[in-house]
Amino acid sequence: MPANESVAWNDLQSHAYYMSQSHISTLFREETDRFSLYTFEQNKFLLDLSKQRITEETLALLIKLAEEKGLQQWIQKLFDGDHVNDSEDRPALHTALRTPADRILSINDKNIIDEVHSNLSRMEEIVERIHSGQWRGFTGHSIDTVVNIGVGGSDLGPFMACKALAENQADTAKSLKIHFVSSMDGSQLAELLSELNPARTLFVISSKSFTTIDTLANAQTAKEWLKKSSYAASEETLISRHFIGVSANPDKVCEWGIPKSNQLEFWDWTGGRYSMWSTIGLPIALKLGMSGFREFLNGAHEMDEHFRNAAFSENLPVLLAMAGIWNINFLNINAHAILPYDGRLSHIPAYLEQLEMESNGKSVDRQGNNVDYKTCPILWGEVGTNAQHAFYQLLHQGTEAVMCDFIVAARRYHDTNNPELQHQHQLNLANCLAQSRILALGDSVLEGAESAPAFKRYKGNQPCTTIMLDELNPFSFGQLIALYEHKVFVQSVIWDINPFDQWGVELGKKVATSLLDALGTERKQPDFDSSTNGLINRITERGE
Ligand SMILES: O=P(O)(O)OC[C@H]1O[C@H](O)[C@H](O)[C@@H](O)[C@@H]1O
Repeated sequence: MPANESVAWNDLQSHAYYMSQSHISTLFREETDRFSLYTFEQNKFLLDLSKQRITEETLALLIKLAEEKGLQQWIQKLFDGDHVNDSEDRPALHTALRTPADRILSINDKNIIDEVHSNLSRMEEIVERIHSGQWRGFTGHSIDTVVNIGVGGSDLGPFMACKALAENQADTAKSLKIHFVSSMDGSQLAELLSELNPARTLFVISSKSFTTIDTLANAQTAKEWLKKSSYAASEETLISRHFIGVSANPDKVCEWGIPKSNQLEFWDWTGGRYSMWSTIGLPIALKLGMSGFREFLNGAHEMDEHFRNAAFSENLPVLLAMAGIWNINFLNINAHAILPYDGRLSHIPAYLEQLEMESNGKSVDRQGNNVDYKTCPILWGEVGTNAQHAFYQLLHQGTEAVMCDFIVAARRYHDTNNPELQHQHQLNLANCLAQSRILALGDSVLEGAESAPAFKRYKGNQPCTTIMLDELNPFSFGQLIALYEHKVFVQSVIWDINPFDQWGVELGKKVATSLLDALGTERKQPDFDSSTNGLINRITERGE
């Protein structure tokens, strides 16, 4: 039965008809204790939904829809390792990557939790060898720079986490520089190589498939750069001293030339965009040290246990997901802004763009039918205080309804004796609260606003969520990302789509390969559409 043919869905549609006339400012006038009614907490992690266009009836109907869709059973399937990724016939067990060692999860008669932890130990060995200076380059000098080469799920997560948790850097990592290279055009690598010392640089080639052309092209450029700057050393020495391969496809890594001794593995039951908890997280472990990385895993595991066991009425991922379903499928809001009020979280929008849009950007349900209801919205974002001077004009006075996630840490710089920074944090908090207040309540917050000219009016009624951490640290960051992962899964269950595959990214790769020939030296007369042919001819003319 299509997702939008159910009793609860119909009830929500009639409720939406009634609610579509309401304004959040009216809801606050009618329910003065909205904050206590619509705020939910889990271990110092606060989710405030009171600035959403919801009432208790809305939440009750949304929870009924989740129950009707068998959400609890689907959660069980996810954690038990059922093949929830049906188009690739695989489990999706990112939760296993952060499960404590004393647990058991049997997959094909093997306890994969043992494997997860032996892998973490292997990663720990490498982290310690690099931190202690035992990992030496071809000149015998210790490594002082690590460059992670990867794209998508093999880049966005580790990149985001290393930025978010830079202040939690391990003492043993203080002298280690960590860089990330992902873009296929070589621009990031070219710029970086010009300032790196080949003798002290270690490349981590991160790729689940180890077939991604972006990553292999960057890896090849890095290898040639090393060979040119170390004519004495053999290729074998160079690779064994300056390359680590992280992949779920060890044969391909060997084929590229990286020996098993320099490989870290993970499994095909880990989705790329869910993989930073695995050995793909090596850069994070190098930044935080293994104890920091384990704290990160523990935070996510804590959210896993909450998601698995808490009643839907107080289950943070379920409530966040269903508030989204309400906005998207019943209030017809298809734009979602991610607004971290913390410069450390500057990369979380890019990460969530992949997590959400590559997971739920689907229009075919699990039965293979085209859906006739909305799924994943357009998601984008920026550090909130910067975005205030960029696209907030549209959020406040544009014609688009946009749901907004404000993400902020209540405490910061409290352990620094720096009153200026502490003041800047207060400024940041004040702006975070002010912006969500106006976006939701409009200029009803202002005396006499109604007499202002139209171009100075603020209509508000933009649904806002505030996620407040006590502090940003490896544990709370693990909680935060796991919250969004599970939110995405819940929405996929309501929409009856598979969130763990990404067939939509394949055709572009194929067409690009065939176009490469047309651009290459042996170029044949392009035989594509007239626009593509024309552009190829222009490129080749310019190239001559
Ligand atoms: O880790 P890799 O196999 O290199 O894949 C890197 C990325 O590329 C693919 O095309 C998908 O879009 C992503 O889901 C994936 O994370």
